[in-house]
Amino acid sequence: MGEAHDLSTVPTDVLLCDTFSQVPEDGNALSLLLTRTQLFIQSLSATSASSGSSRASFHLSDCISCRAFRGKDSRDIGGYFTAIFFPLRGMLGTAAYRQRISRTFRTEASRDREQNLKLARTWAQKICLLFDEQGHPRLLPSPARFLVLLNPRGGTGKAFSLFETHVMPMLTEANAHFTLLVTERPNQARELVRERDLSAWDAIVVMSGDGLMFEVINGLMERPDWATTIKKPLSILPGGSGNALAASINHYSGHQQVTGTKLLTNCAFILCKGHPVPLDIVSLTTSSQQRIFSFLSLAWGFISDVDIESEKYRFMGYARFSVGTFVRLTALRTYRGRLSYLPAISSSEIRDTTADMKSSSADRTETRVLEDSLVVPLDQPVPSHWHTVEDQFVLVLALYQSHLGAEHFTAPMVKGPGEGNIHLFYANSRISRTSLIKLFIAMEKGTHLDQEIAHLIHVPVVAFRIEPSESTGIMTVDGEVIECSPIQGQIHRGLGHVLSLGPQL
Ligand SMILES: Nc1ncnc2c1ncn2[C@@H]1O[C@H](COP(=O)(O)OP(=O)(O)OP(=O)(O)O)[C@@H](O)[C@H]1O
Repeated sequence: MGEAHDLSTVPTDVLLCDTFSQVPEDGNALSLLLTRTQLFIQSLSATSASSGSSRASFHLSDCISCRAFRGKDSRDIGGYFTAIFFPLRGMLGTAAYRQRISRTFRTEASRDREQNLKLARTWAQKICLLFDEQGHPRLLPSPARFLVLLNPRGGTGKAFSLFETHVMPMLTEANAHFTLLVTERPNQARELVRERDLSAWDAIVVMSGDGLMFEVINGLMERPDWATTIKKPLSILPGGSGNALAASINHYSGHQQVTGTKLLTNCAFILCKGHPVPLDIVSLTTSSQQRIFSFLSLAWGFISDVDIESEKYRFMGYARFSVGTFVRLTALRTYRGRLSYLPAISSSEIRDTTADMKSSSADRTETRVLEDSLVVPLDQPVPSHWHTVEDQFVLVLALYQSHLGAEHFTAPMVKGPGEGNIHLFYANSRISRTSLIKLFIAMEKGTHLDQEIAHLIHVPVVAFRIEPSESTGIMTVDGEVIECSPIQGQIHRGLGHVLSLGPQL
């Protein structure tokens, strides 16, 4: 059965109570009890009544589907309903993750086939109504229509088969409609979301790594109607190797840190049950006046070196980052440059992006641009109230989500995708290899900031500028390589939306 429960704790707010049997038929009569939040199942057989396994309960917030139907055999007068749950389960000592449990119940309360079907329908409809009411309002139409963009080359190249085995059945059971588009080349997704009418879909789902999400966000921001289209909810299904956004959303949704198909199942559940929450976007400007929109990170030095240099170990999946970290540690590089930032000291600086949009939309045309009101042009010195550090750096990382990768819990202080902070981490050349090893080991569980790691600085900021002295290093935005040259950016709090089970942070 499901979770054992003590019937003495069954609440008084019972909405439905009837006798069913469980299918496949085991001959035992069951008492089903429905409250606003749970389905309780109690065996009525004398033999099992004394055992704990004769009782179970399921939370309706874990339910993705409930349907009533007749028996296949026309002589069968029973009425049936099937409820599908994805409760969090895990072996003792291991992280819990969403696992599918399907329960089918049959009633023969009446001698009339139609009456039995009617009773089964009453249960199924009530359960559907109640599971929609659990937690935050879903806010997406029902049935929801998703545009799924899938990169078959992401990660170890298994995204398509994983979609077929782990996602498609769940979407079908949850009665979600989807259009699947398998990308054939880089930038196809970017062009598609930039040029197509997206009104036929309620959310855009990316099944890949962070690179395809980067394409989607930048494609949306290139549209003349970007100000409205960027609000279309996005959703991520991990099909890459880093999967930082997927791991972050999994974390904000109250799930434990898991990887692989466990993370995928959790994220598919979030897609079926989540609600749109604000997503911060950092607007970056390069010295060649290129505008880049980022949802995750900007890295220069150690982290971007590992990310890009470990591409050749892609076949290893996530292990590529551990191998890359080890290789780079043996030949540590340093990078001279200037780092400037505006600390997030007052809430007035954690800006709501609507202010930036209003100021730039006086004429209300659809071609307005998003203004970066916290920064001055790159060829001018930063404002005097900014902080500046000139040094020989080992790493510089600006991160706006909790995870830098599925097993890199780099910014544990981030509780939601729209908090309005950029977490700036940097270390200069005085950091030792031992400290770096300690840092990367502790980062897996997010305990690195509790330890004294000398020469590692963390500061929450709302805007920053990086000016490398040489152009030889590797710089990445959301894991994608960009030209290593002066760049600056500022946060736009809650500019986008992403599906999550967490609060509106
Ligand atoms: N069909 C395709 N063939 C080759 N490259 C593609 C295709 N579709 C998309 N791409 C490109 O693949 C790149 C990598 O994809 P993505 O980042 O999503 O996966 P990943 O690198 O495995 O994951 P992560 O970024 O989480 O490490 C993206 O920049 C995207 O433009």
